[in-house]
Amino acid sequence: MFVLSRPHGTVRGRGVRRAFADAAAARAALSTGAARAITGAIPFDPADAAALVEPGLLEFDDAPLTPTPPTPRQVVSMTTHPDPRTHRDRVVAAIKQIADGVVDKVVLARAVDIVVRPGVEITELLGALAGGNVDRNAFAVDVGAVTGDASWLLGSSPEVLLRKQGRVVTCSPYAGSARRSDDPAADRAAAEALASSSKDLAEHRFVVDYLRDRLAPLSSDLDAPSTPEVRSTGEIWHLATPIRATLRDPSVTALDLAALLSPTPAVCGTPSDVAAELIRDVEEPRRLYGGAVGWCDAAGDGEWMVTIRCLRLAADRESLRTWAGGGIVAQSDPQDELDETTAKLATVLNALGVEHA
Ligand SMILES: C=C(O[C@H]1C=CC=C(C(=O)O)[C@@H]1O)C(=O)O
Repeated sequence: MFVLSRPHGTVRGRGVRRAFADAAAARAALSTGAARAITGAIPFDPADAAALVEPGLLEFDDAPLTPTPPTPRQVVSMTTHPDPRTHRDRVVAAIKQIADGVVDKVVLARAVDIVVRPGVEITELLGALAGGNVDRNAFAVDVGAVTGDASWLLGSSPEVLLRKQGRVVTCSPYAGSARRSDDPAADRAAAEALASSSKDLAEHRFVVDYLRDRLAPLSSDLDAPSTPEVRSTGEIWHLATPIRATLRDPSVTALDLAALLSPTPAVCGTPSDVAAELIRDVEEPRRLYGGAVGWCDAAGDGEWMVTIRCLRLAADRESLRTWAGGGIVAQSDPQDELDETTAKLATVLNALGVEHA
């Protein structure tokens, strides 16, 4: 099964006609008409395995998922990779590499392995993920349909990599973050400070410039405002820029575009190849985290989210891994960057119904 809930509706893929661990094979099947639709996830590193399927049926519902309250759960164990101090050290090293001119921006992430009880039921967690944000965003991908390991990828990403309808492509890159507050005045002040933070505006600009550079050669027109908006999830304020382009060639599919654009500097960095290598050198393989989750129909239309604020749930339904990353730029502060990852982890922890600081 595949589910993507968005404010404008929910897409469900039911059944599996064919599974693809190779995104290029899925793209080819779609463009030759051998596959009528593709749903699933592409990895952060294009060399890793995708979790894509041709579903038996693709269903559209014009409402987002109905939110459900999280089920209270106990944490049996929790370990972070790397530990917080090592993450901070990696940020220090990245800031030095930026100062030395090796890279302009790199997104460093940490993973958290958690065992929870009671175990997770997919539909229930999806409802809790949808309930945690204003847009009702949530996704679930049956990764086991491709890998055979009965694992799932679930999450609530705020970030639209792309949506394609006919020739029109829209993107909504997110980069630049501030933790929200329960106090309305402090919450508003945090949003205002983010909107004028030169560090966050610089961090955001790398993503917009990258998307513009990749989309421009394919587009007859492209609009990307020079000033980002401030958007919120349940836990965080983000800088976001609505981008709109018109494709010259209507045969380019949403999956083609996902492969072209992912991973953006919201999850990788600038220049992309240098940042990807730095990430590969220090982090455990991200696999599907930092890639893209979405669907594409026979007409080439579809929608792909950046795979963040997500978890990979193991077959036992009690063991899971979640991740949080942050963009490191010249003005980054190591402790702030560590705290930002902690704030981002709250999206998944809240939906799981576990107590956390
Ligand atoms: C890499 C993540 O967030 C990205 C998206 C929005 C804001 C980000 C930031 O401010 O660093 C990140 O670029 C993550 O949540 O794991």
